[in-house]
Amino acid sequence: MKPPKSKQSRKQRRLSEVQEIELLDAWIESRKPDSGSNPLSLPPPPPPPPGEQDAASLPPYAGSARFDQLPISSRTKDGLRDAKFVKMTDVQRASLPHSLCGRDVLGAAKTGSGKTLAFLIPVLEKLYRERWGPEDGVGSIIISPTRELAGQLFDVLKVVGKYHGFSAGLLIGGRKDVDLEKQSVNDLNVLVCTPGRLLQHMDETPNFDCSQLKVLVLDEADRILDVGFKKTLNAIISQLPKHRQTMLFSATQTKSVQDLARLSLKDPEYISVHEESVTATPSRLQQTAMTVPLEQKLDMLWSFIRTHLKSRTLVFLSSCKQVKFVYEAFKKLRPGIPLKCLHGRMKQERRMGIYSEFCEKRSVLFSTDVASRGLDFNKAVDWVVQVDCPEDVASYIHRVGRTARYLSGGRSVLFLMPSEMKMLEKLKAAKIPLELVKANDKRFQPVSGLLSALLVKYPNIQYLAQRAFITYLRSIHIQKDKEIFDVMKLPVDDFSASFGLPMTPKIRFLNQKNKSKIVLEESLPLEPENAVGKSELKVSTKSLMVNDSKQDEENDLLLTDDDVDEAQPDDDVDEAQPDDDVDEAQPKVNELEDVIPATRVLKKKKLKINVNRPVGSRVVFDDEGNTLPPLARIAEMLSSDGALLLDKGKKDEYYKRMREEMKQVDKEDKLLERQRRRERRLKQKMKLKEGKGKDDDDEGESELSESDGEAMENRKRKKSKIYFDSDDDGGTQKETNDKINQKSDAISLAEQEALALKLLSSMHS
Ligand SMILES: Nc1ncnc2c1ncn2[C@@H]1O[C@H](COP(=O)(O)OP(=O)(O)OP(=O)(O)O)[C@@H](O)[C@H]1O
Repeated sequence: MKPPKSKQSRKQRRLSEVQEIELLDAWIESRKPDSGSNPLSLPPPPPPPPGEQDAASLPPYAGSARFDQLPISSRTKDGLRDAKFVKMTDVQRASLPHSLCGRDVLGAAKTGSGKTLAFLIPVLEKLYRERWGPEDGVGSIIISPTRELAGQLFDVLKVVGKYHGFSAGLLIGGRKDVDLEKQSVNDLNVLVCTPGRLLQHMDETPNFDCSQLKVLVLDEADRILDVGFKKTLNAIISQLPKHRQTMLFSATQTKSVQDLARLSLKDPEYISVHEESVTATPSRLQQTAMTVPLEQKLDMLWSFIRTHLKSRTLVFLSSCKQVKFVYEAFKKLRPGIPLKCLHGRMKQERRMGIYSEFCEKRSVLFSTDVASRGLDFNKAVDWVVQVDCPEDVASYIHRVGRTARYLSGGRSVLFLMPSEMKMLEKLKAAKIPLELVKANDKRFQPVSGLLSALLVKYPNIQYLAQRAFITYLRSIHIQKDKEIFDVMKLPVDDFSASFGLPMTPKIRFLNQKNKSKIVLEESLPLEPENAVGKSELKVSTKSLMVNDSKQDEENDLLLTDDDVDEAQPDDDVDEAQPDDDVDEAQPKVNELEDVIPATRVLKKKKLKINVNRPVGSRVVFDDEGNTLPPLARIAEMLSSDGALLLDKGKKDEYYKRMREEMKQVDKEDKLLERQRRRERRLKQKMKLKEGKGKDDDDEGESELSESDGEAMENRKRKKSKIYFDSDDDGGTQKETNDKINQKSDAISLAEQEALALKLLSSMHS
């Protein structure tokens, strides 16, 4: 968006601009398509007459197939040409004739079909024809649900708008330069932003003014209108002028009248170019699904990665913690291809860095749904693997839409647990052509054994595994569609074992009063059989693979030999997998309160938080005083040629022994505690008694000045002397006897006997 260089050329350009704008205005106005018409069904317009042109001689623009046939400025045309955008895609052909004449648009088209240009071109053209300048302030706002997508939109805007003189800004969260942004935001003409950051400016930036706004765009509109952004969006909309053009685009569009009313759309054009299409997803996308039991998901994923070392693969998991664990664990196991991860908890710079690295290099990217919408990844994703089931059909469409973009092809695979098979029906009902395929047993490479050993060696990764385990269950629990997602049907123990965890973290529904709000607490139970609801949650997982699908060698994920290469670690693996992310794996002290404590500090904290929590978590220390996972010792015992191995039989035996030992220690602890309590009671009684004696008789000072222990000892001695009252004792004894005799004046013999009996019986109770 560079302005022309010299003053002379600027003036000339301004003059020709004025003429161009007049012509464009007249052309747009005189050749408007009918409201509600579908430009795609119109024949292509004839070429414009050569030479001097006036609006009356120009052809209708609805039905145009190329950008240069549209009533758009030469600046935009130049930008498009430079970027090699010549022919329009269907959604561009259908929507641009309407949006260029200022109509509100509600556009739905498949993923990767070119919606971005369908709204960026009208944004640029509107401001251009309004002769918008820096002093006019904010003229257009484009809102995107994620930072990466906003960044990508901004990049496309820079490309196609490079010959315009507008100033544009990217306003997204996670950037530290918010104060700098505040100083310049009022000078920007086009804002590309995430909802949160925009509202922050509306709230905090002095004199932030968008009262002159001309165009508002919501990309991934259904997501932005979703409950998650509801309050923010309402607050934003309330500060925008009602008189504006509004455009909403998504691959899965909202049909809610309520949502549209919030945006005060005026007679919007509904553009749904693929409504009549046989499929809701790109036709070049080959989609498959596989039945994968929960406890085999990681094995299957590992097998997939190992057999697709030459592919660029995007893997979707349900939570940041899942992503962190799988990424860290697989990275240590070195599958032979660079691994990356992307999730919302990462620092923004890192997120952007990962996004561009993945665009550049062949690798596997583990991600949450933060990468599911809009991202273009240079059209180079070969595979989309959905390890965890998407929450609904829309989410599925957006995830698989990261591949097979524009004219390129792509493949996807969805892992479905037996309990999630209903999702397959839903997807098929939504015109998604999915083929259920079977994994090739020969290519199956279980990874849980390796993970067990890895977790023994790296406590950080064990910690991540515990967190991932719990978070996954929580994510299933909070899903709305209970027909598909039922946490009670999950084989939790097997799932935990598949992560390589030595024991199933405990899952407890703590908040009994308010059952609708469930809090999960985790800890490594002392006795696995104590795990709450273990038997309830367990389901048979014997039938691992469906057999009813026709096996197509072409589509068999783990079978295609051309995808399979030698599983040797890449030279660039290390370079592409910097260890700087490992820090993220380090449990932070304040994050640990609901995980099994590995340190004494935490143990103390545990007692403080929940006294009813099972006690006795075993902490093993190495020679340097570092905590080790309980299995470390047997793993070391079994180590041969440096590798840590865990034998299942030994492991079970070890746990059995540990349980017995702990039971024994528990017994001894209880006995000790009982004795301690008894002594305390005794002491209190004696003190009481002594106090009474002192009141009655000022003597006995020596006894009162003794320490508690000594006093008790003396009391015992005195008791026996009361009964035996021997003259044969030595001087000291005599002295004591004298004292007792004096005391006995104050306490009768019967009283003394009663007291002694009481003390004795309390000692033996
Ligand atoms: N007219 C065009 N000619 C050539 N390539 C195009 C054209 N329009 C868009 N593209 C390319 O197609 C790809 C997908 O476009 P875009 O990102 O706009 O898709 P989308 O419909 O917004 O997808 P999603 O629904 O996933 O957000 C991009 O790489 C873009 O450069």
